Amino acid sequence: MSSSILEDLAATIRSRRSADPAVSYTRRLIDGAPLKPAKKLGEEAVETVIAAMSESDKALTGEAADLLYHLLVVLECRNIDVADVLKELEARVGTSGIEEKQRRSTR
Ligand SMILES: N=c1c2ncn([C@@H]3O[C@H](COP(=O)(O)OP(=O)(O)OP(=O)(O)O)[C@@H](O)[C@H]3O)c2ncn1[C@@H]1O[C@H](COP(=O)(O)O)[C@@H](O)[C@H]1O
Repeated sequence: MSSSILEDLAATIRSRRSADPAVSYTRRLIDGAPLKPAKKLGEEAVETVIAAMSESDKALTGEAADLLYHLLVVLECRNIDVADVLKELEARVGTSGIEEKQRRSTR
């Protein structure tokens, strides 16, 4: 799979494990795991929903970026590689939503 900005950002987030919490927001989130990053992810999800319902495209784009960043932090805190998430998405390409539903029911 080709490298992507998500993988680059995930690598930056991983590198922040050893950063100074005084200068790294990511390190402060990681230090508060699992609750703090999970709570922030929830907040960002709600802000994204609100933007989707009632704000501008620009606002929604910004909230979506915040959401993806916080999701990557949560994945890092659980030692889940974003490449595995991307592979999961890739495996779904070309299948219908209904096929995906059936696949999940047989897991
Ligand atoms: N992509 C992001 C990113 N997106 C959002 N945020 C931060 O997420 C927070 C968003 O939360 P809110 O909107 O609720 O704002 P807030 O009230 O300031 O947040 P809180 O104090 O409540 O946590 C802001 O503080 C943003 O700065 C991010 N912080 C970091 N990154 C990336 O992570 C890299 C490493 O960052 P540091 O760890 O800070 O060096 C950066 O170079 C960026 O590439």
